[in-house]
Amino acid sequence: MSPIVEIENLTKHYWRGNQIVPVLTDINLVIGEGDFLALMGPSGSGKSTLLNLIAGLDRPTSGVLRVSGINIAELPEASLTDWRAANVGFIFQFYNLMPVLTAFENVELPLLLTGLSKRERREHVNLVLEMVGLADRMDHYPSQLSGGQQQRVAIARALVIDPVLIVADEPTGDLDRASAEDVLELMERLNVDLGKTIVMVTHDQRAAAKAHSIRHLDKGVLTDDPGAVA
Ligand SMILES: Nc1ncnc2c1ncn2[C@@H]1O[C@H](COP(=O)(O)OP(=O)(O)OP(=O)(O)O)[C@@H](O)[C@H]1O
Repeated sequence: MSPIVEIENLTKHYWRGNQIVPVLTDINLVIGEGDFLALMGPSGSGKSTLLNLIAGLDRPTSGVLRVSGINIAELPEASLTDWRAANVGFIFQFYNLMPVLTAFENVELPLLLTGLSKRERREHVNLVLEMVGLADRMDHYPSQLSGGQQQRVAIARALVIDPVLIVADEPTGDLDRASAEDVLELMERLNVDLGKTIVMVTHDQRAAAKAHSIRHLDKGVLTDDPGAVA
């Protein structure tokens, strides 16, 4: 499995007043192409911080962070923004859909930055909305959809750019059990059927059980997980 994400001796700290607050310490991690990794750990252990770094939403304080061979920590701001838009699909706990746009328009949004024609965009959006089982809801606004359906729109939006990497932060955190199962099955299909590499932060053991591997963070230190699933 060739590596998609390579992290070497990564640290992250914040300043609180004139005090340094260490959040991640000496992280070393390789995520292979087609892997599905769950990041777990107590609240405040640094899971979202690590996910945001991998997704290029933030920068490490030190260390190497390569995605597809590019040291994204060293990209200038504008290049990092472009890189992120072209390579990373995001799934958040609270969906982050635009309320004034329909499901179709929300999914089309990332494609507006590409050179695709309107017809090509429509084909792409139709395809992914069909894949997430919402072809008949594309004209609905988020407020007209259930939480599970909104999350599936968000997954379609993540998928529509054909990302190198999908990052998910508590994707089932706001869902009831049945909707959470639907969303997890869908993520499993993205991984198994489409070969998408997924990194997911979760507190949910059932969500983590869908992953190929589980790593734990404890006070900013990545620990080997003896209970990792195969
Ligand atoms: N911008 C920031 N400035 C200062 N401290 C921050 C900042 N962002 C995060 N932190 C701190 O970093 C630590 C890790 O936060 P992070 O959100 O990564 O934890 P987490 O493991 O995802 O927690 P949770 O499970 O509660 O979401 C916390 O102590 C948090 O207060």
